[in-house]
Amino acid sequence: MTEKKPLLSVEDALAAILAQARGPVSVEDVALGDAFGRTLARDLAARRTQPPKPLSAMDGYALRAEDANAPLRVVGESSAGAGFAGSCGPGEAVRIFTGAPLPQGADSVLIQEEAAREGDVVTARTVVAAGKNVRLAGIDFREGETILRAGRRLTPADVALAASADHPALPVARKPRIAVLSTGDELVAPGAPRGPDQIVASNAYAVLGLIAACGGEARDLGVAPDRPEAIEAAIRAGLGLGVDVLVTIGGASVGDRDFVRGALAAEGMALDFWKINMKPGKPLIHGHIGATQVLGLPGNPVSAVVCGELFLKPLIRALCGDLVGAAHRLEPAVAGADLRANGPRREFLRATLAWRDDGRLVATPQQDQDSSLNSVLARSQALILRESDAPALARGEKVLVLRLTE
Ligand SMILES: Nc1nc2c(c(=O)[nH]1)N[C@H]1C(S)=C(S)[C@@H](COP(=O)(O)OP(=O)(O)OC[C@H]3O[C@@H](n4cnc5c(N)ncnc54)[C@H](O)[C@@H]3O)O[C@H]1N2
Ligand code: MOO
Repeated sequence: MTEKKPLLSVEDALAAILAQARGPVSVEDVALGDAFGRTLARDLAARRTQPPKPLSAMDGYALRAEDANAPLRVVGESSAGAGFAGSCGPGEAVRIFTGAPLPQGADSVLIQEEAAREGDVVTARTVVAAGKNVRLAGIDFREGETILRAGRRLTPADVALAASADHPALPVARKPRIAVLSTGDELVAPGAPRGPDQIVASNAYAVLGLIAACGGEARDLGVAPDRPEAIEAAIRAGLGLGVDVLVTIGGASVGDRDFVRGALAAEGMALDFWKINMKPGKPLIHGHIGATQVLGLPGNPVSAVVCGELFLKPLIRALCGDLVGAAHRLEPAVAGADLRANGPRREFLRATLAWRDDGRLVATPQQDQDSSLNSVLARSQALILRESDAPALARGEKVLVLRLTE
């Protein structure tokens, strides 16, 4: 009797996919307005110091702290964008506003709520400590300082930081190009006429959305029928686009009409692996054809999405040079219901998320975990990880979850 080879683990499958990722892809400059969500390709140094000089943090009076115990003569005004040209000498104060340059000679700002003003004279109603309400030059960053590292997926705050450091455009990884090919005689586009045994092709929309959300540029190759020549022709069309990744959907399993693996082989794919220890998503295919990495997703709608989340998303991140984002981010939560003991395949249960009053995250598995159910998937926000052969677990016990891309 031949011994059955154990299926590849999720970790090993991800490692194999990332090891082959031919990234980071090339670099392009984008204007700041287009930079959110892109991945920075080079370390970014500040081109200026912020603040460039000491500024007031409040509306009030700039003064010398040591003089603030006696009435002061107001000798001028400093506002944001138009500082006071003179200086603030002993016994003097300068009217000042938030963001305005601190005048020469002054070292502190008295807020106006604590000041009594009469004509040209202002008196402090409180003790003013030296340096009070002053933002010193360079407290945010200094010219030449590295403010953002290569490989960082830019948040809205990152883009604002780059702007304040005087970068009108940023070097980012070009969006990885990804072609998506659906397969199956039964599939018809939404809204198109259908035969009695046909269904509507839906998986590509989830995959296209995931690609866009993860920073890729997707090309929908449509649906190829279950004929080897037709699938091979569609694969060639995808490769002809010069894509970084070719994603196929369906036809990955063992049925007589599952032609995708054969068609990929006929087009020269070097197979890396087929089948992994995971539910849903066991028949995942991975390999490459020349410089194009190939990911063959299973056809069941939930299996395609779960494999997309677990493998395509990290691949896109890695191609962008974002190795932090390429890792699976598991979070602790508590189970919202009892969980049965798991079988030998690692399982990812579709679940809803809620926050308890004590701040704990509660992940409640959906009743029906069939991998064909788009409706259940759409109502889920996360996957609960169940290890191979994990024992049963009671409601309230700790679980690990992976959030689904929104
Ligand atoms: N005897 C066995 N049968 C199956 C096995 C197995 O190990 N032995 N594996 C099962 C598993 S696990 C999965 S997952 C599926 C995956 O099979 P395929 O990748 O070959 O997928 P298809 O047969 O093409 O389709 C499965 C199912 O999904 C529907 N589908 C496919 N593409 C789309 C699409 N773009 N939009 C909407 N729905 C789609 C298709 O109509 C089928 O109902 O195989 C099991 N079988
Ligand atoms: O693993 Mo399949 O992906 O059970 O549905």
